[in-house]
Amino acid sequence: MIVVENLVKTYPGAGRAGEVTALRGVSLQIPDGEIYGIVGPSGSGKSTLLRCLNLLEKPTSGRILLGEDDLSTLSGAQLRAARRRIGTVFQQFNLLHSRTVLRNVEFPLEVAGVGKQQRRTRALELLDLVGLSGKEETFPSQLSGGQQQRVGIARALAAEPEVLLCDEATSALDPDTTDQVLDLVAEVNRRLGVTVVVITHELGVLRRICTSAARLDAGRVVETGRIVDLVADPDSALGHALVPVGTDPSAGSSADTALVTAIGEAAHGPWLADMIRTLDADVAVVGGRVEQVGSVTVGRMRLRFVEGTDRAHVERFVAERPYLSLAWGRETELEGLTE
Ligand SMILES: Nc1ncnc2c1ncn2[C@@H]1O[C@H](COP(=O)(O)OP(=O)(O)OP(=O)(O)O)[C@@H](O)[C@H]1O
Repeated sequence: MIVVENLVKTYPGAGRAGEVTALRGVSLQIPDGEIYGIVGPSGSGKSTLLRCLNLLEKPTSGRILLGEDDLSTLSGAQLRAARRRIGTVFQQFNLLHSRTVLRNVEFPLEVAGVGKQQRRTRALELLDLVGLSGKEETFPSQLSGGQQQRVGIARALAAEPEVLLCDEATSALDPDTTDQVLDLVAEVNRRLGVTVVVITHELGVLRRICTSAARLDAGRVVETGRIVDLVADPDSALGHALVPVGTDPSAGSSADTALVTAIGEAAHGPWLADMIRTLDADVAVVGGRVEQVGSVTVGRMRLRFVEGTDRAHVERFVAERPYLSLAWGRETELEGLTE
């Protein structure tokens, strides 16, 4: 379990500029084995949080606990040892171009003083795991972006970390390669049991692999939860972003408009026909989307009811069905997230 407790990070201002407080009391709990997404608009503090988590930056105050150990107080040899418990995968891969693929993966083990035979064996195992057997003696410039990121993942795993941090790890890749690299991250999480923390602005990353997420805004956590709970929560802005239904093209009043979300198998069922029959309601469908979020199907529809519809009646229909939830009015739009 990673526990972040009331983390504050203030940077001294350059020149005449005042101090910048990038994190204003961030608290998170990331259970072992999760794939945890961190999102937020530009400047919200995502990179600062990541640099505190991988111990490149010392927090101004607050604590970061990995298991029993408080990482925020370490220095010297203890800090170097703690850094090996956390592997980082970077957006621009950050490979050493004068070294072969094999020697890139061996690099963190060399720094840690691991013997030649042992580090070679480990690097070969990892290259096999990431699907790059046969490329050991290749140089990074001879690889595609997706292959370079596979090397980045193997290198991050070399020292057998408990946590893998991915810093916009797929932002430089095309959509198909992104999906393949994400599937590899999910496989690593499953096979090695490593906890994954993903900083991203891509909704596709959250939908495809994340099990939980936190949304930062102006240095604070404004929303957090399991992805399946966020999409089922009619008040979750992140849930709305994950399954957006678009704006009403008729531009009619939003007053009698409801967003109804159906989760799981029921999303494919006849709930709308059932609603119309049961309520004897006149309903127009003005938006809709069905998405696969992780392993769960989520259907969301924006329905406009004729004026004078008994809202309590609609709310009761929804409340009687645990797979449905409802919010009146428009969906919330979030900055800083893209498809
Ligand atoms: N080394 C630094 N010195 C001074 N201020 C900094 C430093 N690093 C970040 N900041 C400031 O801290 C705030 C949070 O920045 P941070 O890079 O963590 O945000 P972010 O959410 O990662 O943004 P982006 O998505 O654009 O990368 C910003 O106001 C930024 O200008």
